[in-house]
Amino acid sequence: MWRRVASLSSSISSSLLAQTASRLNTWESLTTGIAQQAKGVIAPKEKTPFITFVLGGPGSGKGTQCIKIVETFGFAHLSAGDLLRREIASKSADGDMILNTIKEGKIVPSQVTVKLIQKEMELSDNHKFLIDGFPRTEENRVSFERIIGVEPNVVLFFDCPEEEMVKRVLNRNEGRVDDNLETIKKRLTVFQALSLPVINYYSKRGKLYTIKAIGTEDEIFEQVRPIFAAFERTVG
Ligand SMILES: Nc1ncnc2c1ncn2[C@@H]1O[C@H](COP(=O)(O)OP(=O)(O)OP(=O)(O)O)[C@@H](O)[C@H]1O
Ligand SMILES: O=c1ccn([C@@H]2O[C@H](COP(=O)(O)O)[C@@H](O)[C@H]2O)c(=O)[nH]1
Ligand SMILES: [Mg+2]
Repeated sequence: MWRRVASLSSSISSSLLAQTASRLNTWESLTTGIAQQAKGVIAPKEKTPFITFVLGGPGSGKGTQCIKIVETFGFAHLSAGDLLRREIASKSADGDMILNTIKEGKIVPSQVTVKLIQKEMELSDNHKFLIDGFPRTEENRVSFERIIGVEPNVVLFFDCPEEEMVKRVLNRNEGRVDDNLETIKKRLTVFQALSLPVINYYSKRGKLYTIKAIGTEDEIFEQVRPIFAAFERTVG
């Protein structure tokens, strides 16, 4: 759990401090950790967040596999696309801009998306996060690292042939405004031009796990399972 703790006197015992911090239903941002120490704020002992970025083209099966990862390994699933669609549905100030961007298959400004992700992370009791469909651009990636202040532990890339992705998206039937051939073509172009560089970046950082995203959902999950199984003992 991430909680921001209020400034408290160092004379308070650590157990009272932990109780008090626990009652304060606010979060501790990783980004402010060093600043808090400098201001004399004492953070409670919390689990270190474990962050997985889940990347891949439109219809590559990210959301489908995230459900299985959640069921098997107990992660919190934060789909950037779902968070943006929720903003549209709630008629937030950015709703119209987000809707138009999604219809065009373009990328919503980083600041908007990162803030939504940050809020969900703050509200979560979990310390293991699957961030699905983000970062989609190098600018997204840099913005996340700057605002949240951490890098992912693992980056999954669902590598799927374009023909299969198009077929899946056109059969999805969830009423999404971007599930039509015209927008899918644009999304594929954006994926090639803007998202692949992010994938290459994490490959160079040794964090990338590429999954061959063809076959049945269960077959694909059998490639995913050992990745998280290997981390399970250290992550909890
Ligand atoms: N292995 C698979 N074989 C066939 N269909 C699949 C497979 N995995 C997922 N699907 C189906 O393909 C569609 C797209 O999957 P999903 O929504 O998980 O993709 P996604 O990567 O999250 O896409 P998007 O980026 O557009 O959100 C869904 O209808 C899903 O049920
Ligand atoms: O980080 C993000 C994630 C998504 N978008 C926009 O939303 C759609 C749909 O996203 P899915 O992950 O496929 O549900 C995507 O095409 C983008 O237009 C975004 O801008 N930034
Ligand atoms: Mg999805």
